[in-house]
Amino acid sequence: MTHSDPSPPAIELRDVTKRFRTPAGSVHTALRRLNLTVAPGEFCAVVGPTGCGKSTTLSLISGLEPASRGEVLVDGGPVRGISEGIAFVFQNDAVFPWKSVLANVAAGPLFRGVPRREAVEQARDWLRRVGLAGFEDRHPHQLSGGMRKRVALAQSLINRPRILLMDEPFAALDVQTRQIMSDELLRLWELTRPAVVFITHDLEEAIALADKVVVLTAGPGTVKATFEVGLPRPRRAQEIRFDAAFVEMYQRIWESLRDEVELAYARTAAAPPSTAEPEKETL
Ligand SMILES: Nc1ncnc2c1ncn2[C@@H]1O[C@H](COP(=O)(O)OP(=O)(O)OP(=O)(O)O)[C@@H](O)[C@H]1O
Repeated sequence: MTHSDPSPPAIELRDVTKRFRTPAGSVHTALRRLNLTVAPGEFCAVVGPTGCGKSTTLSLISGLEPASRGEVLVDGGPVRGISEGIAFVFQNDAVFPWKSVLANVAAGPLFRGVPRREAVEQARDWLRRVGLAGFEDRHPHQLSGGMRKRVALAQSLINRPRILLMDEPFAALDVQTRQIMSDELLRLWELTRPAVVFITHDLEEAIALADKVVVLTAGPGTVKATFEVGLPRPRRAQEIRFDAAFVEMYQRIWESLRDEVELAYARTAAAPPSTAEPEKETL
């Protein structure tokens, strides 16, 4: 690559369709002709009604699931199977319950072959960064939900991922802890600046965190609109919600999202899923 070449997007989905076979034997289209680009270091939030294919989008980026049609690229190369340099944080904590907090955070570097002493040193550093110095010897069940999230963040970020995929990571937390974790996430993200795809049902959370907010349609999901947030950084997620520009942005995005939420609701309140398609569509 020459110097004049712009660096490729961290993530690119080109005209991606994803179909699943349902237990009843029909074919369900979860995503249809979805296009999404996330630049290196960009924070992208994805919102959309329930069942519109948000988690499926993350599965495609991570390589857990192949696309039925279209292309999924990471760092300019096609995704074939699980890619390196991608970390996940889910709603449910993916911590090892039988390991101490320190051992949980050191697990990634150890797995990658970092010598034990160095891995433990790095883990201590990351626990300090997430505000858990002094809790190294605890086990996950001895922590609060917010503290477990901090462990999960340290566990992901210690591997310095180029891409961080987050699927409603704070949904199970109470409102106050959730807001504190938003600020924590922004502070930690600034340290290593991975490209982030952050899925949430909470539009306020999406705007407070992201550089851009992508609205998906009711299933089959495709991009309905993309909004550049443009609020200055560093941000205090807890305070920015009162900003006039924030409120205006919220109204604009909600305008776009509301119809999709209502459509998805009407479908589930009615009857059989309208996106289950007959066999003629191949997977
Ligand atoms: N492995 C699978 N097999 C069959 N259908 C699937 C599979 N995974 C997802 N689906 C279907 O694809 C659609 C999209 O699912 P997905 O979990 O991506 O939606 P979502 O937007 O993340 O939903 P939510 O907001 O409720 O978490 C849903 O209708 C779901 O039932």
